[in-house]
Amino acid sequence: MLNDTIAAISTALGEAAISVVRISGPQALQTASRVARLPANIRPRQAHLVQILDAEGGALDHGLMIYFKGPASYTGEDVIEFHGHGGVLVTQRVLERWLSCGARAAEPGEFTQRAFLNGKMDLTQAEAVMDLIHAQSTLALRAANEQLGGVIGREAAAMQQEIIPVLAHIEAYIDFPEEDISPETGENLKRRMDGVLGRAQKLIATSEQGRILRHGARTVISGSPNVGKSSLLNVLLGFERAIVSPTAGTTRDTIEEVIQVHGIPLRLVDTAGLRDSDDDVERVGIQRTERELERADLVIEVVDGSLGASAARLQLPPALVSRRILILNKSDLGIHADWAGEQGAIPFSCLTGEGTEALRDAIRAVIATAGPLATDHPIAINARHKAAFERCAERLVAARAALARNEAPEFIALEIREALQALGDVIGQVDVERILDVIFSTFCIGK
Ligand SMILES: Nc1nc2c(c(=O)[nH]1)N(C=O)[C@@H](CNc1ccc(C(=O)N[C@@H](CCC(=O)O)C(=O)O)cc1)CN2
Ligand SMILES: Nc1nc2c(ncn2[C@@H]2O[C@H](COP(=O)(O)OP(=O)(O)OP(=O)(O)O)[C@@H](O)[C@H]2O)c(=O)[nH]1
Ligand SMILES: [Mg+2]
Repeated sequence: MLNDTIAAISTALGEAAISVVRISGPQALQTASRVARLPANIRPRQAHLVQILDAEGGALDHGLMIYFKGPASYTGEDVIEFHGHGGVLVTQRVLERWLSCGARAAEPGEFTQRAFLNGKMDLTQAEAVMDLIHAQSTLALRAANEQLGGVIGREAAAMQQEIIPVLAHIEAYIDFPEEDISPETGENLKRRMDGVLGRAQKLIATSEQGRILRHGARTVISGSPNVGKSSLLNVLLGFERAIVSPTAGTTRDTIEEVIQVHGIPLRLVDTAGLRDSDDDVERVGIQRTERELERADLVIEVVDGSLGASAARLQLPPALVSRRILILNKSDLGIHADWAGEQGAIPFSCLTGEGTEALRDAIRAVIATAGPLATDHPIAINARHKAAFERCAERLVAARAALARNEAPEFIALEIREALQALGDVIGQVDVERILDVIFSTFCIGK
């Protein structure tokens, strides 16, 4: 599979100053010599100005070609980049030329997949490449860069190094069945396992922040009609995204936009105001609001603060109450005395901007309850890592219990191997022994 040479346009298609077509594989250089007239002494990692020629020898594009000699390249294979003029047609024609001269069209992610398969990066780093590209806030970007630098992979590998001696120790007893594991040794092994267990739990605790950084905290703006929800969305966005009007029931469908607050990505959702309505369309909108509330990370409840507190308030499920921020909007009209006792409520005005900073700080405070976001080495694992670290933790707990019950060392060793494999899954390490076991278990003895 790695014997073929792949090619793809690496930049977004559209009119741009420059576009990049990238080629990777053993025939990259040979293909390049068919596509362009190369200088005799093409030097790795140096830009050469060349002309890309069509099948008849006519000019297609004129640009810079860079040769990365494997293994010193992104994929670890021979790579050629052609930096041409960034037009849609010219770029597509250049790619077609590479494809007709020996390369095949790359699958999505295939360059990075090759980098992984060739040992240029572990699986967490490959994932970080996409996180980096998708990052929509400074904290998400920082976490992606940390992961690209290998923090998560190194932690998983370090945890493996802690467990391997435990496994070796237990396995030694398998060879000497007449010996029991001494209580002293047992305590020692348990302590080591507890250390790794603690590290796994610490990582697992970052997964909620990881989800928020990767996908944004779902922040639902909700309240009665006409209180200023859409106005608030517009204020936070900095432009007039949603229609605002003095007519109650203006917003029907939910409106979603991503913003960042103190570096945290928020997926802001403006909703239809909640009330009993005879209007079919409005009723569907209200159902959507209720659905959004069910899956919210954060609820910004807006009330008209210039009116008395008898006005309708949200009936939030208890789990969401600690994730609610109450906005007393229209403070420019004066705040009604009824709201005086409302703890933590933020007087706000979409007209004057009063309360904007207080709201931003409150948002950060609520999100921070999910875990620390702003440490020096922000680790924020993804759902796949979380599942693997949880499996590792489960197996360690089982191994520890088996040790305490004085079970057979074979059994304890099995659990520890599973824990090791779970850590290997994080970094994409394939346990050769395990694969061989599976393959050869179907053979018969003596074969
Ligand atoms: N033009 C261009 N820009 C790019 C990329 C690319 O492929 N081409 N990248 C692609 O996503 C990213 C950069 N990532 C890269 C990672 C490693 C190597 C590389 O050549 N590594 C060699 C040599 C290392 C060195 O000289 O220090 C190696 O690892 O052996 C290149 C790009 C972003 N910018
Ligand atoms: N004085 C004052 N008026 C405001 C403020 N915020 C919003 N309004 C006005 O209140 C009215 C309703 O604003 P919207 O933002 O459309 O309210 P909404 O909650 O989205 O309403 P629905 O979509 O109908 O549920 C508009 O006339 C706004 O101009 C504010 O801070 N002060
Ligand atoms: Mg609205």
